[in-house]
Amino acid sequence: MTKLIGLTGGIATGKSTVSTLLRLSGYPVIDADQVVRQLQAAHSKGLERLTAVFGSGILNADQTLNRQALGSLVFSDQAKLAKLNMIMQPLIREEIWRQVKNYQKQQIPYVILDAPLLFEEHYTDECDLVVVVATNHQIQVQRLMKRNGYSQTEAEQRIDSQMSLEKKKQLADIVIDNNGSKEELKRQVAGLIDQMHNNKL
Ligand SMILES: CC(C)(COP(=O)(O)OP(=O)(O)OC[C@H]1O[C@@H](n2cnc3c(N)ncnc32)[C@H](O)[C@@H]1O)[C@@H](O)C(=O)NCCC(=O)NCCS
Ligand SMILES: Nc1ncnc2c1ncn2[C@@H]1O[C@H](COP(=O)(O)OP(=O)(O)OP(=O)(O)O)[C@@H](O)[C@H]1O
Repeated sequence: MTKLIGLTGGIATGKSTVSTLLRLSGYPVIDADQVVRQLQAAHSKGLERLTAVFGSGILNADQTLNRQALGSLVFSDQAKLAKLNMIMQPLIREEIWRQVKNYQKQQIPYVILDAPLLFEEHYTDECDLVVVVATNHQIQVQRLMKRNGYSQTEAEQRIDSQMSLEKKKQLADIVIDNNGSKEELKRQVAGLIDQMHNNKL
């Protein structure tokens, strides 16, 4: 039987860093942000639907999605974000379950589902275990500003558009504390991998 491990956290708390370490150890990862990018490729059904609702201002000259433009629209307006989710979530869900079923057929023991909206969109209902990668608010804001070049307001808006990390930590089976160095993060992930290797998760 395949165990589905949900991996989530807040924006920029370190989900991708953790999922990369798990992938490097041989565990398959379904990356929801990657799935989204495929579904929003030029001329895709997803991008067509987005353009119909948000207008051609969200497109680059080469007809690809201008992610920054769409991000600025939706993260400053809850109603627009809800519209984006309504368009994208059914497509994302379908593709994620297609991939999960594929792994189940191959009887892969553990599959990781790395999804920022794991709780908000109830992917947790299908997960056997949920891991939350967390930092404190100040570190989250700093890492997000540094990585994306956002202002403090832009960073705070994106953080506020998600369920609070405190709530996610309460709902988690395992919390990975990513307030320290990347080395400290690696050590915690190594512990998790050890348990998976020994079939103890
Ligand atoms: C708004 C978009 C174009 C911004 O693109 P951008 O390249 O700047 O960000 P990217 O996609 O890499 O996402 C970065 C992070 O933003 C946060 N985020 C993305 N979408 C959302 C959302 N709908 N609600 C809350 N936070 C979100 C997540 O923490 C994510 O890891 C893009 O994020 C998008 O289309 N989002 C909707 C798809 C979605 O719901 N994704 C979550 C899948 S579970
Ligand atoms: N322990 C750490 N120390 C310093 N920087 C870190 C640490 N962990 C992650 N980072 C950096 O913080 C940023 C966010 O990490 P990462 O991209 O893994 O987060 P994420 O949760 O996947 O983000 P998103 O929600 O945007 O997809 C990256 O620039 C990453 O290199």
